[in-house]
Amino acid sequence: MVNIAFIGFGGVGQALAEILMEREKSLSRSYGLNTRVVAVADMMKGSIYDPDGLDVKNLLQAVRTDGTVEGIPGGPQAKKGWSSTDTIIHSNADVIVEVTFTDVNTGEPAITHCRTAFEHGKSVVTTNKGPVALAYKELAELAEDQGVFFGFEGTVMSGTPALRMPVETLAGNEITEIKGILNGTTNFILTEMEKGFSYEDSLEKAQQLGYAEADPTSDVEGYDARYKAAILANYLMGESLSHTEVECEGISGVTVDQVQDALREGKKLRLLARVKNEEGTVRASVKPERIDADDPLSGVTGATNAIVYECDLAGPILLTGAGAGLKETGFSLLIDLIHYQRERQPAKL
Ligand SMILES: NC(=O)C1=CN([C@@H]2O[C@H](COP(=O)(O)OP(=O)(O)OC[C@H]3O[C@@H](n4cnc5c(N)ncnc54)[C@H](OP(=O)(O)O)[C@@H]3O)[C@@H](O)[C@H]2O)C=CC1
Ligand SMILES: N[C@@H](CC=O)C(=O)O
Repeated sequence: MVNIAFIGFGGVGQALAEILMEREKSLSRSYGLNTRVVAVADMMKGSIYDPDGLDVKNLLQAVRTDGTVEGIPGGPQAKKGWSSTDTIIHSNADVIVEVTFTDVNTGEPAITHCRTAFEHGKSVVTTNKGPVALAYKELAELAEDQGVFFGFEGTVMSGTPALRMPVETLAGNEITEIKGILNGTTNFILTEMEKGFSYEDSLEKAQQLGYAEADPTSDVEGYDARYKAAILANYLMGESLSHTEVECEGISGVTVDQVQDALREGKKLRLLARVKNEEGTVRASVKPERIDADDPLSGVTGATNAIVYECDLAGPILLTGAGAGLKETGFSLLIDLIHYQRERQPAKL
């Protein structure tokens, strides 16, 4: 049994909880993954811990109808009101699901949540970009020293395997350049503006659909894509690149006229991230660019993302799929949990 604690219980956390509940039997049968949610600790939605497990259906219903999880009944050992740190340290969770908001300046409190979990022998799966963009090396080394698992597939392109796919199936290649559309919100906004909708209305729609960050400035100013560019450089190219070294321009100054001018010229305006390894020096940028109609990235619309890996042996490899979305990002946490389980119980050859 894998005991799970949620730190943060917003859209993505609830989506994972729902998946674990709905697929309980098939996850057990197919992957030997049996999970029990023992804790939720959220800033405004309260916290509850029960070492014997919480009823996920009750949890979801409570948070959606009352806005808090603290009203649900717990067993004789249940505790309410614990802080995130108390939950990480004192609960009997094996895996901490860190799904608090991404802070683009400090990466906190998520970096501290991950560090505390590792120091207490607990694994972490997260979709929070802060810890991976700002503290990947330190956290990955700590997790390894402690013999625990650190999963972060959803930090780039949500449920689309932008990190695990190249590491596992493109191994042996040198990846010399990566270019892509890495932010769902801005791609959604630009696509809506192509249809004539205003920037403001399109941003509001992206927020309603759960694509945008808690503070959408991160999306529209390019900071979110910049974090993802840093993660790609550090994780896939093995070169240390700070997010502050990524040249960054967002789409907040883009007008409907500019988007439609590009269309009239047979081009598309897209927020492109580029990461290039030039003999060990990695350079990266995020900025709106006009791309030609025959570019494989030009057909990428809505919250869909796409990424091209330039490989020295395999040539260019294009991967496309959801870049944001609650179910999709919930899935990214599920695949991390399945890998956690596989590492605990390697398949017999
Ligand atoms: N949505 C998406 O498509 C994607 C999201 N991500 C990342 O996943 C993470 C979660 O996203 P999402 O669920 O959409 O965001 P939400 O804003 O819906 O949820 C974040 C939750 O974290 C809670 N929270 C904030 N700080 C703390 C804290 N210190 N301790 C405990 N809880 C805290 C918030 O509390 P409250 O609101 O109650 O104050 C909120 O419930 C983010 O880091 C985001 O960048 C990554 C890929 C895609
Ligand atoms: N806000 C982000 C969510 C995923 O990282 C996006 O729009 O891509």
